[in-house]
Amino acid sequence: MNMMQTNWIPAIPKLNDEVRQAALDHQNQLTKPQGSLGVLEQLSMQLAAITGQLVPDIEKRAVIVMAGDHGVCAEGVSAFPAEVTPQMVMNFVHGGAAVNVLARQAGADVYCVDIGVNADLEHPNLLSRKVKRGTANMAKEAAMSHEEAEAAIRVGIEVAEQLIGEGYRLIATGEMGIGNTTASSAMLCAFTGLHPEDTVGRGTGIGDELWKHKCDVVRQALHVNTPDPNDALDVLAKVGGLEIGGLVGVIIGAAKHGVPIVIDGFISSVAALAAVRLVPDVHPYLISSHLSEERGHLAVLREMELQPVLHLNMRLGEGTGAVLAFPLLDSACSIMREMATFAQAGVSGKEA
Ligand SMILES: Cc1cc2ncn([C@H]3O[C@H](COP(=O)(O)O)[C@@H](O)[C@H]3O)c2cc1C
Ligand SMILES: O=C(O)c1cccnc1
Repeated sequence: MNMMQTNWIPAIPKLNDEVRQAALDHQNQLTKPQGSLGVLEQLSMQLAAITGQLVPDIEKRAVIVMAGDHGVCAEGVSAFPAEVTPQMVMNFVHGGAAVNVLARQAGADVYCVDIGVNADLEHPNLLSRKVKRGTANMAKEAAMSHEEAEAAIRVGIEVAEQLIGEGYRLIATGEMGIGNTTASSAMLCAFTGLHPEDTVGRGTGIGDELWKHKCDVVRQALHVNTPDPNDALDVLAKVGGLEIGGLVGVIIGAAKHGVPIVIDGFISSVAALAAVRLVPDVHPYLISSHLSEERGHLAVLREMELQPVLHLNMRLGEGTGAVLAFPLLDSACSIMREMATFAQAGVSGKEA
């Protein structure tokens, strides 16, 4: 086993159980049968426990889109060419991608981070934090060194801390990287022992033949690299991605400061699993936004015992599903803030 130096990983504060209980007590006084607002009630309690506020302030919110390229694209595992990664990064910074549209609607700011795109990109709206120009081809060698994987996580921690320093109180994870469903599937196999056939999906839309090939590529990457399932940094370095490492860091950085983290689809959820394996205390800060169509997403959520809030048959990534869950978090807070209690409204309580 690799001896991992983890002294750079921050401590994560425990959640506030008193405020969680106070939120439940308040919910139970509101003019509705107890528990009848279902997931909204659970979210209000989780947000209260994370923030320590009965009515959490989650007004200033951001989606962080980590972008990186994948050497494994040389194996022909995606329906789209690798050039789409830098092209989509420019689309994000110009505000034209799906996540930009949905984020505007949800009152969220989009921060795109070049953590590993295989192109020289510059734009005032782009956070340039490149660790390297894409990963190596994991079907032939380790995608990254341990140092590079650690550097990617550190970038994520720093970006989250920078945004929290600017007042952001709710963070969603997003990513862009052609080939990253292949890396995510390999990581999920490494962590869980699942077979590629159970974790590999259609990604950007590959057909049956390519799907079989993608399964074989994942199998080969695991065979060539033998990632240690008990060492999350080893898994990330050998069969992961720079943007996935960045998201691991975002999750750790947000949790460190008591900021709730809304997880997007398959790739983001695999990043969350890596974060949980690295730092188990981040788990209670995670909110799963939606169940992606991508095969393997249910498995990774089950592995973390997370329940997705939305089921919209989406399979895009970028943080699109995560920002769609923001209005529901607002609903959970509004219920806590505005709804009348039985006593206030003069409504009779439960009889039996
Ligand atoms: C135009 C376009 C926009 C996207 N936005 C997110 N993805 C998504 O697709 C990629 C993963 O799929 P695969 O592993 O099959 O390459 C990631 O970049 C993911 O964010 C996109 C993909 C495309 C083509
Ligand atoms: O669920 C996702 O995040 C996803 C699925 C397919 C392609 N890109 C992203």
